[in-house]
Formats: sequence, structure tokens, C-alpha cells
Amino acid sequence: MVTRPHTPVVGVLALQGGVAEHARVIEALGARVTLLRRAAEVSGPDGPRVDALVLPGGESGVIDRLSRRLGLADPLRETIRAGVPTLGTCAGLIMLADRIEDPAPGQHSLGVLDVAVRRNAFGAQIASHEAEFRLDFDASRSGDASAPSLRGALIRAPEIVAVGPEARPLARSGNAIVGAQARRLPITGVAFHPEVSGDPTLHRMLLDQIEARGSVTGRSASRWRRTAVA
Ligand SMILES: NC(=O)CC[C@H](N)C(=O)O
Repeated sequence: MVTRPHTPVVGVLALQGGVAEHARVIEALGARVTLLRRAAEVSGPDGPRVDALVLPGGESGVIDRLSRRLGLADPLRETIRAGVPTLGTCAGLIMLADRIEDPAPGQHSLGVLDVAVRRNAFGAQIASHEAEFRLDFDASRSGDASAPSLRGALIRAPEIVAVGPEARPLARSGNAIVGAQARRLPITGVAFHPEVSGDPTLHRMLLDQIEARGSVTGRSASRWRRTAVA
């Protein structure tokens, strides 16, 4: 009998912002995308319902407000803390950060990545540009240890102004830290948009992290198959 490998399912938070660009890169790598707009799509009584999470760019104040109003913030935080590989870009990085130096009035974050960020540190929309970012990958955690740099767009991007003991810098632009990774969990946040430039390096890393951990949707799929046969 030929068993087909399970296709991993990546949940992309789809409340606002650059959702389609992430979906395109993930699907081009052969994974399945599910858009997350409700708590039950993130997790259920039996745990996470996705193999990985992507928090896209957009307006972090809006994404924060909607995620709390729709009851998504707590399940997202729990799912990330449960070890589901997570990538946040730009506003997504701000959502992940422990501390926002200059939050919008009433703005919160999920507080799962030990960094402090300053919003809009690289200028206004009109100052947006593409650049190469030097990467400092942890070879033990990623199959892409040889990647020296990646391409991405800075669009009203935040800067990581402090990295605490639970995180480490991942990417730099000049002297500025524009990416960080948690030390104990597969949580990655970058200030730029690799998905806008079509650079798949970080999404591939996310799929590698799923493989290292094992697919939760694969496990529930096989559980379902067993139940169906029994
Ligand atoms: N491209 C982006 O995601 C911009 C982020 C935006 N400046 C914010 O503070 O949320």
C-alpha cells in the first residue's frame, strides 16, 4: 500500500493586511493554507488545528483589536506557546513582541517573543523599499543554515530595539535588528516582508520546523482514519 505523506496545514491570520502574499508563497511550497478568522479555526478541545501559524503584516493596532474582539488572541497565544511553529512579518512581529515601545492607544500584543519593538522606525509608506537582509540562522533549528541573506520589503516597518534572554537576533539591516527568534520555541518575527518579494526562505523554514515537530493535523487525520475504519 502506498501511503501519501500528509500535507501540512498552515493557518494564516486573516483579519487584515497582507494575507494573500503569504498564502501564495506557502502554497507554492506545497503546503495547504487555511485562513483564520475565528477562535475555533485556531484550536479546539483537542489542541491546535493548524501545523503552523503566520501572522501577516498590516496595521498591528487593527489586528490586535480585532483579534481580541473576536476571541482569537488567547487561542493564538496558547497555540504559539504550545510549540506550533509561528512566523510573524512586520505587524505580525509587533503582535508577537513582548513589548511595544510606542503602542497605538490601547494596543496590546501577544507577548510570546522576548523582544521590544518600535513601530514605523524606518519612515513613512513613501520610504518603503526592498532590501537584502543578513541572516544569522541557528543551524541546529533550520534546514536553511546556508542562506546568507534574504530579500524583503520594508513597509512602515518596526525595528527590534531590544532582544531579551529568551530570544536571539535573526536578521540585520546595517546596525538595526530586523528579525528575531525565540530560543526555546519555533517563533520567528521579522520586520520586513519576504512574502512581498517572493522570497520563500522563512516559509520553508516554517515547513522544516513542522517536519521536525510532526504534523498535528496529520495526527488527527490518522486518528480520524482509524476511527473511520474501526
Ligand atoms: N507593513 C506593516 O505591517 C506595517 C506595520 C505598521 N506600521 C504597524 O505599526 O502595525
